[in-house]
Amino acid sequence: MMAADTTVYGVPLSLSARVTGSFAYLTIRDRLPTILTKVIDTIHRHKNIFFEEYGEEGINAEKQAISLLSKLRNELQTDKPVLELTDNFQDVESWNQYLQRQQRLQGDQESVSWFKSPWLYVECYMYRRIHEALLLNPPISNFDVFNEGKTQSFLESSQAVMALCTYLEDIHKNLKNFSKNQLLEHFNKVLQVSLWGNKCDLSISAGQENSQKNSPIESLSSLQPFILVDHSNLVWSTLNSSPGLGESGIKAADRVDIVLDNAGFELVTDLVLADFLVSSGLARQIHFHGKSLPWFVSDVTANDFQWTIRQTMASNHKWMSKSGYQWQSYLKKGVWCYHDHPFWTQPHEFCDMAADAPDLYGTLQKADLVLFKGDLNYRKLTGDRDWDHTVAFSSALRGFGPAPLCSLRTLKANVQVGLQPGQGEKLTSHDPNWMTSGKYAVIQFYNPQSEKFQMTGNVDF
Ligand SMILES: O=P(O)(O)OC[C@H]1O[C@](O)(CO)[C@@H](O)[C@@H]1O
Repeated sequence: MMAADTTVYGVPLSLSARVTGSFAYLTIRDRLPTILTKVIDTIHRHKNIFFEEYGEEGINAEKQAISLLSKLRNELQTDKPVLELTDNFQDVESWNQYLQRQQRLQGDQESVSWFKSPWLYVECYMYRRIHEALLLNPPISNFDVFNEGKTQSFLESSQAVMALCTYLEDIHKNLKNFSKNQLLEHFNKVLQVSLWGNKCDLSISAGQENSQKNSPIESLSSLQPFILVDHSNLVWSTLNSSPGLGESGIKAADRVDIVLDNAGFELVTDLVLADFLVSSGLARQIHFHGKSLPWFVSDVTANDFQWTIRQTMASNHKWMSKSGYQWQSYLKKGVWCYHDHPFWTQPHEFCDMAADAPDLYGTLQKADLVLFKGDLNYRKLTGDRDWDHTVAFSSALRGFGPAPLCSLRTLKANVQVGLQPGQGEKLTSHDPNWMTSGKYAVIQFYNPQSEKFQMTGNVDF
């Protein structure tokens, strides 16, 4: 239970490294410096390439960027105050205002700093400072320090990608003959594949290889008991209660938005889900949302998105290549669209979106369903706060609800709401690391248009 002094106006405090030994503390003490060291090493290993491309200017930029990043690592490890950003990127003002907001919240007595301020804020800030170190050093400003890991994760998952594309081809072949129940069965499978695809992120492993090697469809039944909240039936009924009629005669959503998380295998699982929604007639249009700068090691940027589709097209595997061409054609025809927005790479809780990024909120309001992939999106949905596990998902969203939404998330941070009474305690006694190991997952839904849904977990563990 939460103690009275752990809430402000009934809202629990943000998770923070202030709590020694907490996952936030260990992340900031151990994981983030490791990531920074790898970033420095990556830039250094590219020295010759920078020289070949830009001559002495490239070498100087490499040295300067490394020096800024070493300074950043030192600031982090010695809990120095968070500094204003100094580059010219579109979001600088918003970041600097957020720092002031954070300072007001903490009061004048204490600086906003790595171990004392909200974990969500300082972790996002680290990735933004990495970007600043490069932006301040043209000609290497556009260098994606995480690119190698993302491409490797895709290439090492190739067996699993082929298995998924073969499965998709089978669905395409038989689609016309499927009963509604068969369609539902496949819908659940592609939804769960996209859910478990979220296991493969590189920031939880501090950049260590973390690809998918087994056949994703075959693993699903053994993973089922680890889904703590499963609202997939509500997702299905939302798609089916939308006004349009799809090709197969079932009701179709006009638009599904997918807020992407990681590149590599997870992105392929999202593309497979999007393909299924469109080809089955469950949705007419898919809008993907990615990041406008390299983020949390493996998050999807526009470049990763295009690269993944090109690689899929170029495969020697017949069904993989066919899928790639299909995806390219969806993009050309506008059936699929890709967007990015600076808000996704800012530190705000999503309940701030309507006020701080009204254009993005307005965009999401056009969707019949918004799928939020991954752990970081879940942290932002719930504000990364120390919620009691039985608090309803709708309450933790604190007014955020541009459209019916669903989080597809494997648990990698210690925030989880919407569980049954006793479920969290049972999990803790059984497996103390259940919230951070990536072993458990949720498919958690909220429909702002029908407040009557009970947003508590429905799976007895
Ligand atoms: O890729 P995801 O699922 O958003 O996970 C991001 C990861 O970064 C973290 O923020 C930890 O640093 C965790 O929440 C999670 O491990």
